[in-house]
Amino acid sequence: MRTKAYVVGVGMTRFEKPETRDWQYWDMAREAGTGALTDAGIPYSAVEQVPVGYCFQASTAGQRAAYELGLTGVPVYNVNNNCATGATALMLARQFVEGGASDCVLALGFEKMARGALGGGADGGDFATSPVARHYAVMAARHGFEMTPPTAQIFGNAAREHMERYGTTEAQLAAVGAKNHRHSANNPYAQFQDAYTVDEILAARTVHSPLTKLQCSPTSDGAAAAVVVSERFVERHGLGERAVEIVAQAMATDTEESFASGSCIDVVGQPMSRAAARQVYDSAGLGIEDVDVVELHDCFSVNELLTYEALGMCEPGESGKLVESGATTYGGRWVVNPSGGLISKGHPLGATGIAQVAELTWQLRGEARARQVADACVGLAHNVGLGGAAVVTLLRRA
Ligand SMILES: CC(=O)SCCNC(=O)CCNC(=O)[C@H](O)C(C)(C)COP(=O)(O)OP(=O)(O)OC[C@H]1O[C@@H](n2cnc3c(N)ncnc32)[C@H](O)[C@@H]1OP(=O)(O)O
Repeated sequence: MRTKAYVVGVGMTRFEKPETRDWQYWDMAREAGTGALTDAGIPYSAVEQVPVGYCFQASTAGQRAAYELGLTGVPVYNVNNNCATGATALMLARQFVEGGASDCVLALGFEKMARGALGGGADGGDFATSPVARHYAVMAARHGFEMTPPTAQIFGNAAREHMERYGTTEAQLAAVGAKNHRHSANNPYAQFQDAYTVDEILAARTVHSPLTKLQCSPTSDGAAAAVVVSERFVERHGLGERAVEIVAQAMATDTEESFASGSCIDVVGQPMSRAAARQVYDSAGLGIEDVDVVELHDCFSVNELLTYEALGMCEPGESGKLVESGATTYGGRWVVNPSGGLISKGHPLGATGIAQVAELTWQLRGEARARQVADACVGLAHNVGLGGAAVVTLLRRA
């Protein structure tokens, strides 16, 4: 029998610069999982299934992590979807509950990363066998291939195209970085907590023009967890006050539209994000105008602008002006990335999508302290991965 699904417990580690804390991925998972179970006020023995998201560990690392919470013999699923891995684990948890298979599911996500840039999905730099070969072929056909980090390069080229097509400025891109670094100053879980001016963001080292380092998500260690339960579980355990409803959630993958235009804006995922958002709005009967707070996938500053447009917060090409107007920070129409976003909170791939929902759960419960968005009732999370997958999740205070 289908039921509503609710988040009743969330937990996360502080996201850390790689190689600075002496921990293993299972230590991170134990900390985040214990936090979520404690927040929900339930024992691990109540958990019936465990989807676990990570990219850079061996198979069954999910069991190694979950076993830190208990050896109860329940099903564990190891999932990955590049940078959308966390929300993919959460999507499985929600479907297990909504579809009536389970009343209580723990979604876990973690990553233990190295310093420096990622390889962009090409094992050893050989894109011929990479799952994202077609995406990078679109980039190379239009922009060639430079000796800069591949992920920063494909998003940086999307930024160049947005500037060329719409007149978006480097200062508008930098304004995303300045906003998110400023937001993270109030987040004890954030990898960085320093604020920067737009000029300081522009003056940082150029990674792939127009993206400077302070507009790029860093590599990070960290974990996040969420307890997802059914309506009857909420009632049986008296969790009504703690519960945040998952009103709607959708995942979209690439279609021919991603590749047809020859544009980096499309191969980095804007059409997938637009499609997932459309499915969520149609399913919920709500729109972006009903949303108060957003945690979106600002892996690079340009992707925050592309996602404003994909979510319908503005018309295509108007996103630079939207961030510049102050509409996406405190006192504006929405607060986008109050946590600091990926750029400043950090981006451990397997944890990111669940950490977004942790932040929104705290916001919708009124527990975000110095980051609290006033009267937040509806939140939207957006998690995207190259290759690709985009997951949009709409949450509402129960
Ligand atoms: C769909 C997607 O999500 S795609 C995105 C997937 N993620 C990525 O591709 C990772 C993107 N990040 C990177 O490639 C790298 O971190 C870069 C290029 C930004 C910087 O790389 P490098 O300069 O080679 O090294 P490193 O990562 O150690 O960063 C250098 C310094 O800058 C700091 N730094 C990096 N990013 C940031 C940031 N956003 N804010 C503040 N400081 C930062 C690091 O902490 C480090 O500081 P330290 O030298 O004091 O220890």
